[in-house]
Amino acid sequence: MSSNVGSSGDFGSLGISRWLVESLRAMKITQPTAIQKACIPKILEGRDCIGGAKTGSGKTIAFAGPMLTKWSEDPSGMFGVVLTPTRELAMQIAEQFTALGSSMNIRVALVVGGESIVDQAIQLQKKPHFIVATPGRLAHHVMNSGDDTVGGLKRVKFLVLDEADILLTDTFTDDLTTCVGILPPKQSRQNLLFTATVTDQVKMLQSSPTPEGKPKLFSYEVESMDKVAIPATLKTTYLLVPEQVKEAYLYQILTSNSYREASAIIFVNRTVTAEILRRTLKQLDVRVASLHSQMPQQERTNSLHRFRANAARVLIATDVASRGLDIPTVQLVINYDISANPDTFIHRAGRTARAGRSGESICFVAQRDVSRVEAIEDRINKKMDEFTEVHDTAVIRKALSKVTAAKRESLMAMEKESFGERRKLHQRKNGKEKGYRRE
Ligand SMILES: Nc1ncnc2c1ncn2[C@@H]1O[C@H](COP(=O)(O)OP(=O)(O)OP(=O)(O)O)[C@@H](O)[C@H]1O
Repeated sequence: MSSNVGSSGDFGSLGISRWLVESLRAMKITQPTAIQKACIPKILEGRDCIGGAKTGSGKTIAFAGPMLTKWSEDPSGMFGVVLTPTRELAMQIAEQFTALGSSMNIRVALVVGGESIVDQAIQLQKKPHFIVATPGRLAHHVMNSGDDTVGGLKRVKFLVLDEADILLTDTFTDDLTTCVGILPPKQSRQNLLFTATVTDQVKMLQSSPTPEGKPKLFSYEVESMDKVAIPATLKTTYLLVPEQVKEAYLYQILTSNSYREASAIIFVNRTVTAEILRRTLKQLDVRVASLHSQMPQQERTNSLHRFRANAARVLIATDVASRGLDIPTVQLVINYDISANPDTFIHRAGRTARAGRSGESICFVAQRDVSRVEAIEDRINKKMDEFTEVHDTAVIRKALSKVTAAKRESLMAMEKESFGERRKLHQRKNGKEKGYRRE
């Protein structure tokens, strides 16, 4: 995908409104990607859609483009609801709708956990054109709002499940059922499902029968044409690392000649690891921020702003950051821990190498992770090369003493601040520790 080519008619010839073609052009988006070419005309025809395409391939515009086009033909009332699994992704999508529709005085409501329920209720009463939400918080409003909001939701024309595979897992079932239950019946609205990892659960929706004459489901999977599940511009490597010295290797890579300037996301499986790494790297003078579910929302938002603006060069994150986040400057993704689910690798690694740019992913592989990496290779249909840039054991040993001291101090500070206790309290309040919270 290239953003600097394309004739003026490309999006227009797919049926996108003139004003929106202009908005896209102002963002240097002129030539539709494969998923956009495939899905936009079908959605404009009124069909439901399952869109499967690799990370960073432009799925957001594949659904936002036709929705905004249809909305501008009759811009009244609540028009569409977009559900996503995480707050930060909802914020990003709401910003995109707002930016694309600004010339048309679009009203977009962001309805996510961690923000003021009262402010959101007021926004919802004002009948925004689009609602971008996490399921838990929207479900709360559905159950507690008056006729204005509920009546508006009963007339929406579009429902989008972005990151549909994760939204269709048990974590979200109750809230999703509440949200969807208030919308018009399935046949009377358009249903758009998008993800980089189409699961059987997503496909099952495809096989549900649709009465004659009603919108039929259109399904498009880019992956089925190109068997590799990750972008061609993404370099994937692994590094065998003994569990006890992972921090030293991480520090060594982040400060090596090749990566000392690189903007990087480090994915970990647990919030406590994120906190230890953040503090340790900060002690070692790395410009670092973190993002995980146990941070207050304001801190989460600030961290992401700092990282986007390159005030922080390294982001330590749990899977709250693995889906959808579009930060073009990210050059490196390190899987410090490996997830048990191979699809998670696809989403994490997909935070780099977006929109045709190059990017790199390194997996840290401890003894017990070997089978997980093999499962990832099977899933993506590609073998990873061994990472060879950092191999000098003398250098690692030198880093180790420095890193061990910094880690010790970090652990002592966390104990003093009772991080573990707060974590347990938080878990009791919010259920089991998961990458995703209900709001
Ligand atoms: N036609 C296009 N030409 C150039 N750039 C584009 C085009 N469409 C989208 N983009 C840009 O590509 C980037 C990735 O798009 P987007 O975030 O929609 O990816 P995605 O497929 O949803 O990825 P993910 O699976 O990670 O959520 C964005 O910065 C977007 O502005």
